[in-house]
Amino acid sequence: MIVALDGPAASGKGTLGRRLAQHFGLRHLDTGLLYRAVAYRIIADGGDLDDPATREAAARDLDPATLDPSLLRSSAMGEAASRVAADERVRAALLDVQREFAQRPPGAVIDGRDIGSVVCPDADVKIFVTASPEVRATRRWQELHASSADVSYEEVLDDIRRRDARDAQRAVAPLVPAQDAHLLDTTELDIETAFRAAVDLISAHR
Ligand SMILES: Nc1ncnc2c1ncn2[C@@H]1O[C@H](COP(=O)(O)OP(=O)(O)OP(=O)(O)O)[C@@H](O)[C@H]1O
Ligand SMILES: Nc1ccn([C@@H]2O[C@H](COP(=O)(O)O)[C@@H](O)[C@H]2O)c(=O)n1
Repeated sequence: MIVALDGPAASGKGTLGRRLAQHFGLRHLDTGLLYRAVAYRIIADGGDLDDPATREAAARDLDPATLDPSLLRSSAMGEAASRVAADERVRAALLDVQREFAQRPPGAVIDGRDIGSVVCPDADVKIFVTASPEVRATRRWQELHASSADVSYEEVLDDIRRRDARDAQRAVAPLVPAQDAHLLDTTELDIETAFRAAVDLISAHR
């Protein structure tokens, strides 16, 4: 079984993805980490994020087995990831690794921006997870604040809005709900209630 979870920044895709994978005995891939890792490699090597050849080479050389999420979670890396993710050659270089992950038994929960629309258009269940920008910013700010990050709520909200706009407006694989996706708006749902709603949606397809 393949479950595609898409949605804007900090909508809860990763939180839901991890729990759903555990619940249904599936593997989980957070595809945002792939784009973050491409950006991280370029920055760590002193490269130019805006250079197409540098971006493509970093994506082609990426070894998903070496991802270190602790290096990739910052807001700055999210912003840099969103810039490289607008490049069609970067997206093409990362496509096979995502599809191979999805196809391997016993199946997977994959979260990102274009999973239901491009990466796994035949996914068994597609869920578009969203919440208002203000609620997402509050949740992300609380998360960052708990880890002692020195960032204001306004900065987090700006970051989310800018990233969502770039992701939704890019020419290739934009952030958009697949036509057959279920919408899960968690603005007024806590994590447990959102998880239960997603379990019900997936169970109905089994
Ligand atoms: N329904 C919810 N109620 C309250 N908090 C939530 C809910 N869903 C997620 N969160 C919290 O919101 C924050 C963002 O969630 P998460 O990291 O899962 O989002 P994401 O969509 O994977 O983010 P990104 O786009 O950066 O990968 C986390 O701190 C998480 O605990
Ligand atoms: N399938 C995907 C996943 C991510 N992106 C881009 O990466 C950025 C970071 O993703 P997070 O999920 O970790 O926030 C995101 O803003 C997108 O630009 C993507 O394009 N496609």
